[in-house]
Amino acid sequence: MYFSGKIEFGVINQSVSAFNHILSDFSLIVYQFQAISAFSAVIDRLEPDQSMLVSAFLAGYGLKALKLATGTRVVLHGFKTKLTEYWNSGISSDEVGPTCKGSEGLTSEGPEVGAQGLVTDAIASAILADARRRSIASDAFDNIGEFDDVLDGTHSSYVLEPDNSLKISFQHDIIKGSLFESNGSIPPDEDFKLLEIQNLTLQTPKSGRTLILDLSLEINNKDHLLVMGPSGSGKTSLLRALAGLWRSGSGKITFFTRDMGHSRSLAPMDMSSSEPLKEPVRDSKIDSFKYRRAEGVFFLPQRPYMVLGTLREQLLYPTWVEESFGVSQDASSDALSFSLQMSSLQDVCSEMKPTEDDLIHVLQDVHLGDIISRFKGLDTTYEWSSVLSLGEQQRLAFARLLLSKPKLVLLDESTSALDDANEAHLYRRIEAAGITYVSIGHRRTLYSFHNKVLHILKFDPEDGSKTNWHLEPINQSSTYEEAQKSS
Ligand SMILES: Nc1ncnc2c1ncn2[C@@H]1O[C@H](COP(=O)(O)OP(=O)(O)OP(=O)(O)O)[C@@H](O)[C@H]1O
Repeated sequence: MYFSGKIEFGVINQSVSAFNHILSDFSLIVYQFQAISAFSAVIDRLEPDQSMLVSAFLAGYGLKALKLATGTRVVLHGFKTKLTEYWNSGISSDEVGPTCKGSEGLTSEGPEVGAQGLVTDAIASAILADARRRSIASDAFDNIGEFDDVLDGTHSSYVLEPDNSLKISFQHDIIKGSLFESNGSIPPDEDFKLLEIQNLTLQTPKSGRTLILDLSLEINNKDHLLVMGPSGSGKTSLLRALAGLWRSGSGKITFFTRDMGHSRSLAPMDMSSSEPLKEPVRDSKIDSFKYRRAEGVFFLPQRPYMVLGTLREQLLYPTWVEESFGVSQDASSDALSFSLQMSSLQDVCSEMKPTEDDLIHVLQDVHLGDIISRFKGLDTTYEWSSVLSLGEQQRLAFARLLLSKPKLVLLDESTSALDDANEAHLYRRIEAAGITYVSIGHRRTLYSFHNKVLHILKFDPEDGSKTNWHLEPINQSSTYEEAQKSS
């Protein structure tokens, strides 16, 4: 046509570029089709409480496809399912902040969730910043009625029943000078209480079906608890309740946090002078970070959230997220009072930001040293959830843990994609880092890394029992033999 003079050369170029656009837009749907169909049924589990994730996801994911077919059922469905995938995989107390809407910023939801969300405000902001970096406008979603229903909680099937009596509270102890030992050091990690669950009953939000009945237990420092039970018995729901993300039920959950007198939120693990330190002390090895997030409770899901960004940003997430993502203070201006107390933490955290050596060291520590060369250093951006295997993503999540060193971490099948040797290695590393963990898992090999096991049975209303769980200590010598036999 060009040679016959019917069209100009520029038109050919324009057509090529237009077709490429269309191809890439449709490819997104094609590539995500499996995920879209696999998760479609789960969308009903979304609750208004989870709307922050929904909106963060909306703001952050795949606007191309949305623009292409706004309002059509197929794309809506796809996005809903993808959202659910995101929810199932990315939900975590270190990732979920208080409820926020679209890209309007954060809104508070109540002190209890806020307390839990102390790490999370930054994360919520980061997700939104991440979304903004993808140049997504919230008004692009105006036509999506069904999503709006979910986000607003106005659709009857998404209305959360009134808040009942499941309470989460934080008790903050300040360790005064008198508790410092005579040589000036802080008493080593003794058996202080980290978490107390009192008479916790969990029910499903809509049907009110009982999952866990009248659970009471305490978790002390280094009291590693394994949660086991049949599929659907309520293990994940329990961890979500601990993370402040499951409100349906009754009882009381108390987190105990400690302040060693230096900073509100970072407790020095080892001090050699008689005075509380003015400056954080650390050396370049990850093992010897002298401070930790004393108040942070991390939730590591089976499929960790991979931020859009560089490998460096992956590693710094969520603890040093404010700096690495350039989130403005405004983004969290409406944050909860508890989290406002975090400003000192942010300050100290920025002083303690891991160096390049630390990042390389921690990657080697989780047996991921090779990804630095594979992905051309720490500063190249990739779609990490696609280019890393699930096992690699899980190791990366443990690298984040080893950098942040929270006092308590909730692990929801977080090593499910790893071989036994890597799993054992990672558990040993977080144990050595002084992190107390509560894990959900099915493999008996996990017994070796825990002191207690909580068995949850499927609740049977006909049974007439007062509880559907039992807690027992793990005898390490006998479990080793059992594990050997079963492997
Ligand atoms: N948001 C929700 N609304 C209603 N029911 C839910 C919701 N979330 C979970 N459930 C139901 O609660 C029950 C317990 O779910 P949960 O995910 O806690 O089980 P689980 O013990 O972790 O299972 P698995 O080992 O298969 O992961 C399941 O029957 C599930 O369908």
